[in-house]
Amino acid sequence: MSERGRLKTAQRWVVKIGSALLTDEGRGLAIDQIDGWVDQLCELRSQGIELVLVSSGAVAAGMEKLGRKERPTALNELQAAAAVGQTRLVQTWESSFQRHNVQPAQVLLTHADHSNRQRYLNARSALRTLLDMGVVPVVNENDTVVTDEIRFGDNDTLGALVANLVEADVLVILTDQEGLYTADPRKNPDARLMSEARAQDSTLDAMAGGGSGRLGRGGMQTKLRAARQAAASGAATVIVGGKIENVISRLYEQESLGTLLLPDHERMAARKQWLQGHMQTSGKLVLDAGAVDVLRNRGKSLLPVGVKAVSGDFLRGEMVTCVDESGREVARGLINYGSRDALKVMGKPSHQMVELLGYSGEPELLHRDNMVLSGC
Ligand SMILES: Nc1ncnc2c1ncn2[C@@H]1O[C@H](COP(=O)(O)OP(=O)(O)O)[C@@H](O)[C@H]1O
Ligand SMILES: N[C@@H](CCC(=O)OP(=O)(O)O)C(=O)O
Repeated sequence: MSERGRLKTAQRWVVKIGSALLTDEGRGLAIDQIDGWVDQLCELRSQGIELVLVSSGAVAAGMEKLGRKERPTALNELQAAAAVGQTRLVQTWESSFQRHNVQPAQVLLTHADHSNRQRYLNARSALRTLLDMGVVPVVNENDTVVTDEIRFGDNDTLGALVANLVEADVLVILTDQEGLYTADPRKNPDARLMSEARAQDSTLDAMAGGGSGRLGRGGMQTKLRAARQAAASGAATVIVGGKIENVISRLYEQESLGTLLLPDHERMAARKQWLQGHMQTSGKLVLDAGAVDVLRNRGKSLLPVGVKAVSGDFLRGEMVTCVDESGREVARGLINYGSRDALKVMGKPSHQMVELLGYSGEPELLHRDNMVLSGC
């Protein structure tokens, strides 16, 4: 299978659309184009692909509504424009998806939702539930509480963060150029389009410049960085021209459009590596022999019923060690419950959790996707 075959066999795509493209260089939201992308996205969905959309364009849509020709420079005004524009943006996606009877959802995230383990699990669980329900999450940065993205004009990083959260196979970054060129084509007419490279290839750094667009401004540097972050969780990235006719459907059909940036490791291996980078542990669970067996030999998640003791003071989302009754380490992972709740449910069947805790959370204490077996 050629490397482009990944796009066809993928289960989950994250598609990021930049401001320049969405707003047709500032002439309001490009409704016809949006409808065109949505038609193709819905076609992908009907092929069984799960989709998350990362949509910029709040500031640009807000500028239009507020009658501003130039992007504000003051941070508070950028935030205000984003707040005004976000409602318009999401209404536009909603009407467009509804032509296909597909339900979108607005999800506003920040970088802290990735680095804070508790928020990481919350965001992951909400996004996964939306995908299970067949909803298409439409993600943007929460520009009211963080200003990094509007300051640097970079939602590419957010695309990578979302690809990691939902364990996407593919991140597609639609932009105003046909892909990554050997130099900025706005400045160098001899620049050639790169078709494929390893995301970690350091020779790409010299090619990718900052943006010169009036609206989106991260340029290729932030796209390359995003591709590297996505690669760290095993996703391939395609940087491609959003105005190419039927671009999404043609990518799915493995046409060689844009620039494909490949990860060095496959998805599961990369995820385990990512988890291993978060090895500072805050607590310990002692497992009975049955739980040790299902974790080690059957690739299952850890249910509270198999836990004999809990020690340490930890919050939901923190890393804990699982040991057998003789103290040998079996696994490590991000726990779904804080220590107080873990103590209440240990040794109990999952169906009693609502009664014991007063709320209904995940049935497992540690999900297998968030766990690395020790010695493996
Ligand atoms: N090597 C390169 N190849 C293609 N485009 C480049 C390169 N280096 C810099 N750029 C610039 O990056 C811009 C796209 O990024 P940006 O303006 O942030 O768009 P978006 O809103 O889609 O994120 C292009 O218009 C181009 O001027
Ligand atoms: N979150 C903000 C700004 C993000 C931004 O400029 O990103 P991009 O155009 O993708 O480089 C918005 O929606 O306008």
